[in-house]
Amino acid sequence: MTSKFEINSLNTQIQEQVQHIINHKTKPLGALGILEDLALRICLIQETVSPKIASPTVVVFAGDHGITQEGVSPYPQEVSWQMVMNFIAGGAAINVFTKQNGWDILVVDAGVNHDFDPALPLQHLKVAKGTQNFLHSPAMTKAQLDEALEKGANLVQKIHDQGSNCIAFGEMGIGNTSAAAAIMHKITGIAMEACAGRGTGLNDEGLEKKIAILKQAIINNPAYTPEEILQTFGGFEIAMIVGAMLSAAQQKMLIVVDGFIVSSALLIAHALYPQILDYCVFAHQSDETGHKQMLQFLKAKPLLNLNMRLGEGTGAALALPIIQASVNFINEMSSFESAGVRESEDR
Ligand SMILES: O=C(O)c1ccc[n+]([C@@H]2O[C@H](COP(=O)([O-])O)[C@@H](O)[C@H]2O)c1
Ligand SMILES: Cc1cc2nc[nH]c2cc1C
Repeated sequence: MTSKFEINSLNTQIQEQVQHIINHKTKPLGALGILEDLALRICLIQETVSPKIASPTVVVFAGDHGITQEGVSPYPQEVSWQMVMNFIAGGAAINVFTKQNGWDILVVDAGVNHDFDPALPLQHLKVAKGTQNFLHSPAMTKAQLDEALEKGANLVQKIHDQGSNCIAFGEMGIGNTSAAAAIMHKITGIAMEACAGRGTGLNDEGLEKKIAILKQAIINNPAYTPEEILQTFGGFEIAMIVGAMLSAAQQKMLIVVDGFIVSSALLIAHALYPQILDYCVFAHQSDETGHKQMLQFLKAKPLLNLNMRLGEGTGAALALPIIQASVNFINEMSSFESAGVRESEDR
């Protein structure tokens, strides 16, 4: 399933032209810092000097995790479906942040351990009612992995076909910091102690236990390729995000990466298609232990660091206005010439 994507590195043909436009805006050279890098990249992705952020969409994938049976989260599993209901009712942080900016939000049941009423305004893409406990066996079957990847990819294709060129990924799933930590350890080789964190708020004793369980799970379940790692330790929401990211990059959409769990999906996508990074903007550095090193592994520079560790796509939603500003400045700012402002002589 993962071999079918066609992801191209950026075409740099218009790079000099775009850089020239940026350099001649009414500002000292380079004075818009990272906004300038963003603007250039969005121009190259869209192959235009007049880029647009069209119908930005935040997609929140939810799934449950069998590993919660081992007490790796301070919250009970039912919080996953209860928070999905909260997303639908508009009461979660991600609802507030998307509403503030007028962004669209889609909530996906990727594999929550609950029977949702089919009439609810959800993307009903459930693969199964939660994964298996990966302490004892792989989290999902190969068929389930392929189903999740395919469903994620198809959903993004649909969003793209409806006119969106910018997609932000979020997630919800009690226990998913354990899945993400296991993926991080397997892909990066970084010690489990540096990958596993407190998640929703484990105390010292809880964290120690989580690390011990994850280490044992790694011993119990050999997994080598990125697909095997995802199948063995992933969640349905994480696998769906992998498929969604691959499809988004194939469609040349801008991908806004949220926190620790969404970044773990990117670790898998990147291991399969390194060029996917050309399409990614890293919204923030989460406070979850491990995210900083995960970002360093990807050579990623996050836009924000607000000590957040919520997930849901909240970091991504907060970064979207910055991304929008980078597009606005290249489209709307005057040049020295058009504004009649004198330029420095030694440019
Ligand atoms: O996005 C992050 O960086 C992040 C960091 C810590 C926790 N979370 C959220 O907390 C939940 C997982 O935490 P836990 O402790 O149950 O593994 C899940 O719903 C995530 O959205 C999210
Ligand atoms: C209340 C709550 C809200 C969340 N949002 C994302 N992960 C979450 C975890 C909990 C526990």
